[in-house]
Amino acid sequence: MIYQGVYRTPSLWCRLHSTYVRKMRYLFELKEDDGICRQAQNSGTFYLFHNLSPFLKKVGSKYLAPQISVAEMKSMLGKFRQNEQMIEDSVLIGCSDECMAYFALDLGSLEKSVIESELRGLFTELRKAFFQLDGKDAPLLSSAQALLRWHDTHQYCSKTGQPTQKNLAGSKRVCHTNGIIYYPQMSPVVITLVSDGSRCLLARQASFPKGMYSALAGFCDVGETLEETVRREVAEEVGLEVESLWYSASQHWPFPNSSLMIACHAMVQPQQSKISVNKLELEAAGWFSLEEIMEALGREPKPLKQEDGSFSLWLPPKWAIAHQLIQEWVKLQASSPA
Ligand SMILES: NC(=O)C1=CN([C@@H]2O[C@H](COP(=O)(O)OP(=O)(O)OC[C@H]3O[C@@H](n4cnc5c(N)ncnc54)[C@H](O)[C@@H]3O)[C@@H](O)[C@H]2O)C=CC1
Ligand SMILES: [Mg+2]
Repeated sequence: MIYQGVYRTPSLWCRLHSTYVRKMRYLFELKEDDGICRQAQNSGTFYLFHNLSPFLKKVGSKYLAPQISVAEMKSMLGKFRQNEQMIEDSVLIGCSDECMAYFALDLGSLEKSVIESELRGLFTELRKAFFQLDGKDAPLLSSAQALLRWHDTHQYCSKTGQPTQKNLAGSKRVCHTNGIIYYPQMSPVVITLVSDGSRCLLARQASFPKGMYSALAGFCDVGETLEETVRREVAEEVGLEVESLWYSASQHWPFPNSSLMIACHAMVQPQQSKISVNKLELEAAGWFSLEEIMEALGREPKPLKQEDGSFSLWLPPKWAIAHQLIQEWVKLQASSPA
């Protein structure tokens, strides 16, 4: 449903609804109407990227993501003798409570060092900065990078081979030869913390940092329900049969591409808890007691070498949804009768 007429002026709109509702309806309008989105681009702010690395400023141990005004954008594009039209290559990624739109723009075609000195910051690999970003910036930059990457890899229609065009907000791409509309994709991934009632099962891939273990994870196959993916991945990766499972939470995970992590807890029978690790997928997997987990939660999330050369167990940082699953399991253990 497109809101015509009275809603044409976002400021009036912004007085008619509760904050969250009016923000969602305003963003919907920008995605549906290029004219309104163009107006928003002329009063919005921009998060800059350079070949998918966001522009950040380091303040102490934190990274901040500066929002560039449209005036600064236009003056900078002027210095590069770039047409202001380049602003239209941006994608909509959100808006403020006052309905000021946020856009992300990748300036990969311009000289990185010149922009960095002009704006006094650095284009930094998102994976490196991710855990030092503050609250609202991490999810914003995560979805911005995923959206910019999607546009960059969907320039052509996979049916006709013709170039596709993005709408101004960047919420879709269209092949005007045959009218196919492409929408940005996320790959659903289940991440499961398996328990046998008194222990939890953690695993590691060879690519994980030394000593780090996490919950089991796996992409959904086409046509699978989430429950089927949980059961299949646990059987595939550690050879166990899930008895019961329940949903916990979800998280957008931009690495290496755009995944939607769907976190679940799963139970297996204590008498059927002998792990058989699928070495094609995992380097190791094991059962960990509440004491071992509590001790690991008390440690810094980084490799800790022991005298014998082995590495102590450490767990994903608190921003990773695997950490949330582990904390929930600890709470459950603490609250359930011995
Ligand atoms: N946020 C977190 O706490 C964690 C996130 N992850 C993420 O979850 C994702 C899945 O974990 P894995 O154990 O590697 O998955 P997985 O157990 O499904 O193994 C990867 C397999 O999935 C296939 N695959 C790759 N991309 C795919 C896609 N888009 N759709 C369907 N299949 C695909 C690959 O060919 C590979 O064989 C990874 O991207 C990883 O970064 C993994 C663990 C913790
Ligand atoms: Mg896996």
